[in-house]
Amino acid sequence: MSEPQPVVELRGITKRFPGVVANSDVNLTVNAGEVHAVCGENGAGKSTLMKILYGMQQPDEGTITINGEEIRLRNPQDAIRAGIGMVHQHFMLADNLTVRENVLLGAESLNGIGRKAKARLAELSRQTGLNASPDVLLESLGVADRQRVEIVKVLYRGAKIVILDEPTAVLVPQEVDALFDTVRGMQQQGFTFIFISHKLDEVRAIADTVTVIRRGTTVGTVDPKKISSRELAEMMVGSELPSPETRESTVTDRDVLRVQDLRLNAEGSDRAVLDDISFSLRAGEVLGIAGVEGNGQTELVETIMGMRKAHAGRIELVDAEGNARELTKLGTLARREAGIGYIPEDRTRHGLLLTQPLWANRILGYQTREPVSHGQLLDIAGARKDTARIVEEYDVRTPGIEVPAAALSGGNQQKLVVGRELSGNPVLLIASHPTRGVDVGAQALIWEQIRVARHEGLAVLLVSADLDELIGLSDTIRVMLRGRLVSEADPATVSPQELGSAMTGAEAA
Ligand SMILES: Nc1ncnc2c1ncn2[C@@H]1O[C@H](COP(=O)(O)OP(=O)(O)OP(=O)(O)O)[C@@H](O)[C@H]1O
Repeated sequence: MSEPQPVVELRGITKRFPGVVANSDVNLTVNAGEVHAVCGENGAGKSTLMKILYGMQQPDEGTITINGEEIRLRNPQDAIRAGIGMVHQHFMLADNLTVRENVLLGAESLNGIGRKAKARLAELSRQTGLNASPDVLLESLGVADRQRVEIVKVLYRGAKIVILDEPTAVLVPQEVDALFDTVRGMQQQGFTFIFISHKLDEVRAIADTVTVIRRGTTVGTVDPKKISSRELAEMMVGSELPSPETRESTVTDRDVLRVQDLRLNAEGSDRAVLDDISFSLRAGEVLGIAGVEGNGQTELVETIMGMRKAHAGRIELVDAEGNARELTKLGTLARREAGIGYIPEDRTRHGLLLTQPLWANRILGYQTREPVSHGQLLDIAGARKDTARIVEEYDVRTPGIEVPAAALSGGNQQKLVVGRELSGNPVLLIASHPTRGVDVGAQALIWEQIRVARHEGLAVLLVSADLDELIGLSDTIRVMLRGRLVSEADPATVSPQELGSAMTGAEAA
């Protein structure tokens, strides 16, 4: 075998933020043609390191060497010139433009917009397995194809080293396999990948090498095929993990939520994005909704939360005495006050005020309730105290409760939101991707908190793209396809692959 050729060498990278050292003397060597995973707990410093490598942030200390040459990356343009591309978790694409426009816009200087550009786009589409016509609008594509467009866009700009930031979070198992096939194929052609993921089984399936970061610094580089997922997780947290709890059903026969014949039309049209949705949810029950992104799950959750207005149907919350209260016409705050906790799918848009301190975020959505208000008055001391409790109980890694929410890593923001929503003693929890972006330790903690609350009678509507989570937590799973609940799966027996097929319509009723 030939000697490994380092294409990326990060040496002694240190990056400080007020009160936090995000990266401290981090070393990372990535060799040509490998898939190199970077793993670590929430807040370990992965995103910061990738932002430094992509020129979005500058290190306080340390050197960056690309293809043997030490360079300074002042901005992403510098990184792109050096052959580095980044596929972000939230796609940077325009829905109302075609595939071709998305790829070519801003890169006209490379191949123009004529025949040469088209040929290059066709070639890259082939290499990445993108089957869509270059003339279709992006909004008509599914998530997996959009991700391919994002990859094509990065390659079109000349990337040879591609950073994939949690690329599988939104994919079903079959799509993950297809993505990994693409990655392997491109590896053969000399591309190098840096892969950020919390899913350790996937890391072991695709990565040639994994570097583990703990509390801002590198703890080691290992061959993932030679250690178990559990050992890898233990390397990340620096101690042994608790064993997962066994499951037990706590479902009662008391309805908490009833949804009848719910219909929602697309804005400004008669086309239904939700149609004929009926279900009930009982105290102590977790009802999981499976579906490929874009099949109406977001709309269902937002309609139940009063953020969208149903065109037909009825939503009722039932109290412990069996009295039903209609929610259909109420606003979001009133629904929350009626006892609904809400973990939104996009924590930065609907869950947090990023510029505000953590304690002010504790008040968000709870401004009329104890312990953060008394009658008409906010209780700032109460909010501070309860925020400190959440930080402690949910292991939110932060220098303090005065820092703005924006200063927390993504996973730690998520823990704060989950902690807040479970603190209001809800009777119903609407949880959209509750552990998206959190590490395995924090995921186990959040699952445990949900299980404990369910044991005490909480009803949970769980929407998740993480099929292990859906199967592990739910008592019942309904599959959503094109705005309808089409089939049911038994979490005790269904496999992630079977569920994935039902979600894509391959086996739907
Ligand atoms: N802009 C910022 N201002 C202040 N602190 C920051 C900023 N960005 C990151 N940090 C802090 O740096 C540390 C590392 O965060 P980073 O986002 O790199 O972690 P991560 O490993 O990517 O975590 P996650 O898995 O949760 O996304 C965290 O303590 C975070 O709070």
